[in-house]
Amino acid sequence: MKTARIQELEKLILHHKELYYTGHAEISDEKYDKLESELKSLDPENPVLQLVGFKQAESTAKVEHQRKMLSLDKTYDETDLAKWIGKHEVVSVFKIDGSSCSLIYENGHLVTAKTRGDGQFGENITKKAVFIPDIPKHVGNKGRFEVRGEVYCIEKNFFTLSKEMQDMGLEAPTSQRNIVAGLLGRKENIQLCRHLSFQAFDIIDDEVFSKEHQKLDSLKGLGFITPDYEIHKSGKDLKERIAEAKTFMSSGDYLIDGLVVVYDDLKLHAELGETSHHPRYKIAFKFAGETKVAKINEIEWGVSRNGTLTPVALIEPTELSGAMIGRVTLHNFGMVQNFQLKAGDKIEIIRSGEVIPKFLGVVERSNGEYTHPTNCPSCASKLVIQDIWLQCENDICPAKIKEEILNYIFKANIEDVSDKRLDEMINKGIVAGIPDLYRLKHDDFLLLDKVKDKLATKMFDNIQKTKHQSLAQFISAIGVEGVSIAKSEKIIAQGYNTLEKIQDLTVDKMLQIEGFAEKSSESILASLRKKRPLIDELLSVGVVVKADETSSGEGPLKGLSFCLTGALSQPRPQIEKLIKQNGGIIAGVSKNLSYLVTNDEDSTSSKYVKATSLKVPIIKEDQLMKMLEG
Ligand SMILES: NC(=O)c1ccc[n+]([C@@H]2O[C@H](COP(=O)([O-])OP(=O)(O)OC[C@H]3O[C@@H](n4cnc5c(N)ncnc54)[C@H](O)[C@@H]3O)[C@@H](O)[C@H]2O)c1
Ligand SMILES: [Zn+2]
Repeated sequence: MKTARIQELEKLILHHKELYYTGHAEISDEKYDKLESELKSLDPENPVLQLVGFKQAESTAKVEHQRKMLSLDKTYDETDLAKWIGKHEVVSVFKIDGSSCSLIYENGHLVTAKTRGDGQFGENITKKAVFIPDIPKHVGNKGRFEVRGEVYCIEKNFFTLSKEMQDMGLEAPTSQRNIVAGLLGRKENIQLCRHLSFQAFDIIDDEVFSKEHQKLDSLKGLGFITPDYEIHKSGKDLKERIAEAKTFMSSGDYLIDGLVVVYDDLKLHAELGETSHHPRYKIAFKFAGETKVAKINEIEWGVSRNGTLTPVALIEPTELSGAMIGRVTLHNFGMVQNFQLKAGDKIEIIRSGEVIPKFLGVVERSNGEYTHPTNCPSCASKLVIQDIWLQCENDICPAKIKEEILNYIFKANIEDVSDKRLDEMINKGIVAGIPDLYRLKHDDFLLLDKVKDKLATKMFDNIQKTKHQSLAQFISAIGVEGVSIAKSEKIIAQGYNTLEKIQDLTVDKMLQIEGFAEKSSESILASLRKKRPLIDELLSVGVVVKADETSSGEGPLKGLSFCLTGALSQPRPQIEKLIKQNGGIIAGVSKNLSYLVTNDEDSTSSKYVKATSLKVPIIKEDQLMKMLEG
């Protein structure tokens, strides 16, 4: 017999599902997930738990999915995730928090777009999909295939949309995450969908793939925007990736709610299969977050190293996930402006993992008047509004420069020079930029408070010690935007192992590196260009950036890229190593690839098919070996 609580939970879950999937969520995901876990503990087989998504009203046009669109199994626990991964090789991508969508292409044309709906029947949204710029309307000439991915809204577009909807007299969206389901469900003004974005994460077609990551490569080759991915050898390998996702979650320009982790070997997918609710070879690792309501006492504006003003709410001390919280990030100017945030407002805040708590939405407004700064709190120069950012454009803004130096000190591992010490050095006029650190003489340190001979020697030595740096460390220390150490190591491993080679990189070359997407490649290169004068000055004061020896970048294969497919005489990693040692790089199939290497002349592998259609030269292993001899 059903207890009253079970019935109540069923009702609550169905109610919140409907709100959520129509773009009107009222409670946080964590609260919602708690309802589901409670029901699971009381009645594990309850049919409500098996429901994927939400059934739309009978009136909407429904289209059937040829293969069911399922949900994902989830865990919030790192140990459970590591256990699930075990010794398998897995691929990880950020889990975008939007709405999933299926696209059907026939002979190169987009013919149908559908929402996930209840997993079996979705809603036809083809007309709306046509407006979404990232959804290709035509792709290379290929038979029938299906692409699955996520429709989402980047932060900047959320504000544009919000304003446009208000100007049109429509109800403004309540949050960046509700807007997607809201727009996809609209009957009128479907042109608003042009502000939405799309990333593809799965392809279903007749091509034979053997690895999950090959599907992402193939999608990228077809012109879709795909998530950056990383391959991990085991469950132990994910620490840095999780940290990266958490950073993105608090500062990235679109919403993610965790990582999606997939076994890379597609044979395993076939073996494990699916439940009626989720596949057994894919899991969502979500970052738990407790939410609370807190009152803003004051809004403080900091200046970041690229000159963007960062708003922080100083709140009445509030306990959240076991810690007392006094500061909450308000993300950016756009957020503050859109919600007209001010002292006295009560806001909902969330803390996910170790990430600094952040603003989610307004709960109650105070009567005060909304204002925002017009001049830089550090250098007083007039601020410029750029999209959703307030910028200090003064290149010699003290706050900006200080943040740059501080980042360098931290990343280059200079010990004994704290934030406070740096302030002193700046105030005494002995440091005005990163290169000045290396110009300091022993006696300069004696100008600092309580610094005697011994400490001065230590500080001097600590700084001088960092004159020799590895390439990956240097790139991160000078603050190139968008590259974690892991990412720069990946670039270096492809033979771009000196500062010169990294500076000569082009977007085309970067796109050949496994896991790099166009957008991030462009912004990394733009940032590198901007850093050129700083790099030159650092070299002139004696900084030496060590070339990475493991990948030579020199040899008979210099400047050539190779992709391997099918069975070869030695294990693939061994041949890849040979290629790299001889100056070549390993890349995915694209029109820029120099050679595809295979021994199988009638291969049906996706790499082979694609290389043929792009007219990439195909060579056999023995030809590669001849090239190695020079
Ligand atoms: N707040 C609420 O009121 C409320 C109500 C209902 C559901 N929810 C939330 O929704 C979740 C359940 O919804 P769900 O079934 O849509 O699950 P989900 O959103 O947690 O995970 C599945 C979805 O992840 C997305 N996704 C993003 N990247 C992906 C990738 N690389 N591969 C595969 N999928 C990817 C897809 O859209 C997929 O459908 C719950 O965790 C719950 O927190 C919240
Ligand atoms: Zn300034």
